[in-house]
Amino acid sequence: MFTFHSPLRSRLRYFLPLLVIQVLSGWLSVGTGALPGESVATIWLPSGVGVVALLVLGQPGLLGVWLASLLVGIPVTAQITGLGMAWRMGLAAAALEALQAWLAMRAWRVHETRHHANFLRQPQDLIWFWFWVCTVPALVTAPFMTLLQWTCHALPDSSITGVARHFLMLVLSNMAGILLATPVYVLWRDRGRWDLRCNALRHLWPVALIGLILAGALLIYPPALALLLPVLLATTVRFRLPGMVVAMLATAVIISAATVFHIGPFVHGDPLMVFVNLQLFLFSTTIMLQYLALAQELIKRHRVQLESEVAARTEALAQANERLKELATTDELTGAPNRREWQRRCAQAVLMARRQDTPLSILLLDLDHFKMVNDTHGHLVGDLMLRAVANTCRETLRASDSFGRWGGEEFVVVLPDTSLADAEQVAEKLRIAIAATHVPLDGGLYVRITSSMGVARLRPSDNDLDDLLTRADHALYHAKEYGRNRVVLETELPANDLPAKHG
Ligand SMILES: Nc1nc2c(ncn2[C@@H]2O[C@H](COP(=O)(O)OP(=O)(O)OP(=O)(O)O)[C@@H](O)[C@H]2O)c(=O)[nH]1
Repeated sequence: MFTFHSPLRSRLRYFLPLLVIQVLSGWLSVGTGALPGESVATIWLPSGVGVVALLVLGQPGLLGVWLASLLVGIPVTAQITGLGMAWRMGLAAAALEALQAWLAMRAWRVHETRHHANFLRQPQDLIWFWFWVCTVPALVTAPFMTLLQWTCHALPDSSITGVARHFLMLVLSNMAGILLATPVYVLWRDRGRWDLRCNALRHLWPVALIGLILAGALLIYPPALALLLPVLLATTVRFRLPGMVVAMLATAVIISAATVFHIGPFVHGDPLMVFVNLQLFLFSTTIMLQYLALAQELIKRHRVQLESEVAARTEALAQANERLKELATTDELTGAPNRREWQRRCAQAVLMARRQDTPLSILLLDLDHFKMVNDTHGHLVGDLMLRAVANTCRETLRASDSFGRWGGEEFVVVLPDTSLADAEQVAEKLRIAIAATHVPLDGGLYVRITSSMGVARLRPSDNDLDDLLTRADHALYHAKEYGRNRVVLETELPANDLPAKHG
């Protein structure tokens, strides 16, 4: 979801905390200080915090950025130029800092508007971030800042090389601040996504390892700093973007403070080269880890999306299978089990009856003169009649009785645990219920139908279902012969009567 338009009122409650954080980050940058003989802090964190403030607060954040810059800048500049000059310079410098943050914020929002998506979620967003958000705003404002400091005699070296040096450092220092601190906004914006459980012990190993390696590299053996890379990598893999941003910010502040105090692997010769080497280390490490963190997020999102797609398709497939199964076992017109399904159920019931030695009967039902219904009122009314009869059968029979459509206007019922005498009663009840069933026609008329039934019981000598069905069919034939609308039991047939299929 694309989410940067939160209401102004709810965003404004962050105004004061952000102002305080910006002032504190300014004092931290001043405190960790500049290299000897230089006036530019190695990392100007307020430049990044300022962008975060504008991203969170929108335009009202400009006032906060300007105020925070004043509160940090005036006391520092006053030590070099005196309070009178510091005021004027501070006001202008604060305006330039606000402009820099605004340019970075605009670049961020332009990307979001163009792509209709939250910025800094995809690894490919990083190119725009490194160039338009980190580099261009620093490059645009640094010449004016340098000019301002030069006119106010606040530069340590006013020669051309001194001014160029100062300009280069200013750009790198501000870029580093934006590069390291601005992703904190992404942690805040996407706070619901990280799902990092706050278990202090789990978070202890990167803190301990980074602390140990930094202490070793800065105080005992500088090349040990190389060990920091795999630990930062592991922290990023394990703790994703939040782990990476926090670890890199802490590492950058500690290393640059140590370098300013002449400690660590970067302290060698020309301060400009020290500065550049330190920045190279911070930039290359941060850029690599940012790419890794966002690539991980992308892979995770794709996996979640893929999993939900697979789940949705599995569900659709299960539904389709269910439907297919239903189509394969159900008669479409009446919703009753079709012949194959009924035969399967009947075979099961026969098996149970044999195993438990209980009686079982079947009932073959045929509607009387159904052709006349079709011929007189049309096929549609015939269909309605078949449906109505099926409903009547369902309502009249027990749930344990299996009812099905044999085909055409013929239905079958298997009655488990039912003797022939009981089956006759069921058949009679059904015959009366069907005779009472009617389908309404236009003009207040309605059509009724009767039914004939043949009933047979399972015998030990029956080889298969067909034997049973043949006797029921034979009884049904006689029901038709005797005048229809009646029930005939297999025991009522003449002894020498051969089974014959009724037409
Ligand atoms: N509307 C409709 N008619 C069907 C369907 N299946 C079969 N029929 C019709 O059912 C009628 C069955 O006719 P016959 O076999 O002569 O049986 P009958 O008219 O009921 O006569 P008796 O069984 O001898 O009482 C035929 O007209 C078939 O076309 C169906 O699904 N819908």
